[in-house]
Amino acid sequence: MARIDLQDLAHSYHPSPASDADYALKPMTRTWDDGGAYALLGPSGCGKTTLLNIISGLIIPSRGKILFDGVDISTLPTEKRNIAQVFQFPVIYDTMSVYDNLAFPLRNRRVPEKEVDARVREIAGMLDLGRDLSRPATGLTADAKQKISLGRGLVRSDVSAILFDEPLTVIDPHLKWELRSKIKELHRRLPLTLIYVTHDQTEALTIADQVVVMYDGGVMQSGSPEDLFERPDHTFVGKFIGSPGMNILPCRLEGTTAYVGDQAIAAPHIGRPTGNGPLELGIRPEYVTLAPLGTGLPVQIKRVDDLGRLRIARVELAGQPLIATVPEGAAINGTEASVVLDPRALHLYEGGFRRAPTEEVRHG
Ligand SMILES: Nc1ncnc2c1ncn2[C@@H]1O[C@H](COP(=O)(O)OP(=O)(O)OP(=O)(O)O)[C@@H](O)[C@H]1O
Repeated sequence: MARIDLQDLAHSYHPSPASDADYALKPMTRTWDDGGAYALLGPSGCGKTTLLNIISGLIIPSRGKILFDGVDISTLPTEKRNIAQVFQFPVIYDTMSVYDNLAFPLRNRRVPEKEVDARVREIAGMLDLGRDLSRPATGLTADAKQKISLGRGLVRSDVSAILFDEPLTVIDPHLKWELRSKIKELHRRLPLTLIYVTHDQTEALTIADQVVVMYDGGVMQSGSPEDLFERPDHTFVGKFIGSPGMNILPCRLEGTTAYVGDQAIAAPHIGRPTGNGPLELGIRPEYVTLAPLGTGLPVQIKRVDDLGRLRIARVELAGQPLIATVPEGAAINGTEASVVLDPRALHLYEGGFRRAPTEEVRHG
């Protein structure tokens, strides 16, 4: 495993890029710690695969460097980078047994057979493949084959990093949760630097200690799942993370009172604006509670959705759409109601970027 440094790294597919817009990956500098689990998360086309391909050696970056443990590997071919990769689709040998498939990366490196056996059995045990070791890989389900691919990725303990490129795409939805928690558990038990590309926030938030949220070739925020939920740096992150995402309301500020239309909202912990862009108030639906008329800010109810674990109300506050949580057992009569906002969960955004309060308020 290795620490990975990206130094002023950028990539353009244009032969002679003229402006920022020509870069699929905008210049970035960051360090990923040895043994950390990182997810690259973002919508289609944001540059996740480009970044992963630079790390794996499929793409030589048009600018900047990539270092493994301080050594510049920017121009080294994939096979010299000492990495393991797990792709969207299973990469296994159908004619070999499950055991031989798992042993292959080790035998390829001439690891003594005794060590191969111990490691194969350890990894197979972790992935619940122990009873299938002597079976031929052919005829196994796509899920089982992808488990073997994961095992082949994880079997070497001497890799600098293991790269996952949307590995759960082919997995049945009901098995995804099982494999997600398996990968997390394996990372806890094995000292690996793990980089995981996905556009699925649940996968990213379950597997990674640090989630790198990307948009349009740039990193919008890199943080723990709690940071991204409680303190999104940008309205994009607020809306992208969470289901449903953060409420974002145009506002104006007078001291510690925010106004959405003509509605005054007490915001004692709110950040200070600098005068550089339009102001918006952000608050997660989890911190907006639907209440009887007359007990909070007046809203009109447009729709109530039952999400199974909770009910949410889509309402309008001073003409602005807002999503609120309906308390358990609350009866909804008519379309007039109130909402109560948790003042500690209000964030101020200026030109899309969060203005941190002087004293950060933490939940929980
Ligand atoms: N070989 C290529 N030649 C030219 N442009 C490319 C090439 N590969 C990707 N791009 C462009 O670079 C940008 C980033 O693409 P990339 O595949 O890295 O995004 P992504 O986040 O991985 O998307 P997806 O989730 O759809 O794979 C996109 O605008 C894409 O069209």
